[in-house]
Amino acid sequence: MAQGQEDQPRDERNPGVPLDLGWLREVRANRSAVERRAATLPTRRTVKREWQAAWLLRAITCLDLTTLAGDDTPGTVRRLCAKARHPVRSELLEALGVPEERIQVAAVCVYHNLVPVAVAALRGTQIPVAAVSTGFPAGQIALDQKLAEIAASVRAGAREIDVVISRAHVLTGNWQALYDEVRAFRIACGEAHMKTILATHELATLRNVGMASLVCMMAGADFIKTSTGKEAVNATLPVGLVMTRAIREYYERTGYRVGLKPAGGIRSAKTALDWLILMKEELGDEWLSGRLFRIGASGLLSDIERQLSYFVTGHYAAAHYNPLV
Ligand SMILES: O=C[C@H](O)COP(=O)(O)O
Repeated sequence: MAQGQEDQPRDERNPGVPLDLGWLREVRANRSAVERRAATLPTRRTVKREWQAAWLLRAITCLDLTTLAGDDTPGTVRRLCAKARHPVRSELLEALGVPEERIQVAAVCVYHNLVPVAVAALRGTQIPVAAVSTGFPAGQIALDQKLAEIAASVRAGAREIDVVISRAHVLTGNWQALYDEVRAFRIACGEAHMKTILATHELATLRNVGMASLVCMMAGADFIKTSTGKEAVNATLPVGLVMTRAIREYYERTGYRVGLKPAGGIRSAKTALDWLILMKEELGDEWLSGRLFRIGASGLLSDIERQLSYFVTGHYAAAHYNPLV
């Protein structure tokens, strides 16, 4: 850890550090070793059966409840926000002895143009709206348009901005360009927290994932995020392992804690638990809250609720009890 930063307040944002190309050259990622280690994670008994309900509730509090579809309407977003306010049926929480106000999702994530609808629908709650900006999902628009989109999302009330990086900068090894781009995004975000989407499946190698993770953190990312949900392959544990190791190393060298957001294709409670185990094993308990861990998912909540219902009643609830998400 950098000298003098041992006392860094736990909630201080990562301000970024100068680009360090020497550090990038040290990055290694042995695919077969990474895959072996990732394969052992779900078999670990970190989440004991009797604690599963508590872990599932924890997953909800780390959830970026998302809708990012071409056919999203204001109505879809309003329904999602209503679910965000009450993610679990009251009788289940009551049976679990958990006060309703303790269980809220971490954020609602929508397309840039639907931010005002979500902001209005969440008024009176603490739930922030996250916008996907910068030409999501491909990011194939000019930099000034990306910056204008971020600024417009922030003006519309988004408190979190999920940006996509230019994959081309990674694939051509132009780390300075990637650093400059993400730095400019961070400045445009201002007070809004920035999650940098790497679209890892499009970065060709795990080493590139490791290097891109570091560059984004050096440029001031609050979170690094695996995927848009639109790539052919999205959040996987091997990629998550490489990213958590980069986060750990960044923390050890700079003293700043950066969060992880796996996103895309996370639909089952079991997969959500696998990610929580990864965070606990690789980064420790400090990373097990919405401040440093998010799951981006559009279809996960209904399975979590189903599993909670099973935990409470011993059988699965009929589908109409768990509508929408
Ligand atoms: O950021 C969130 C992802 O786009 C959600 O992907 P998903 O629809 O596969 O859950």
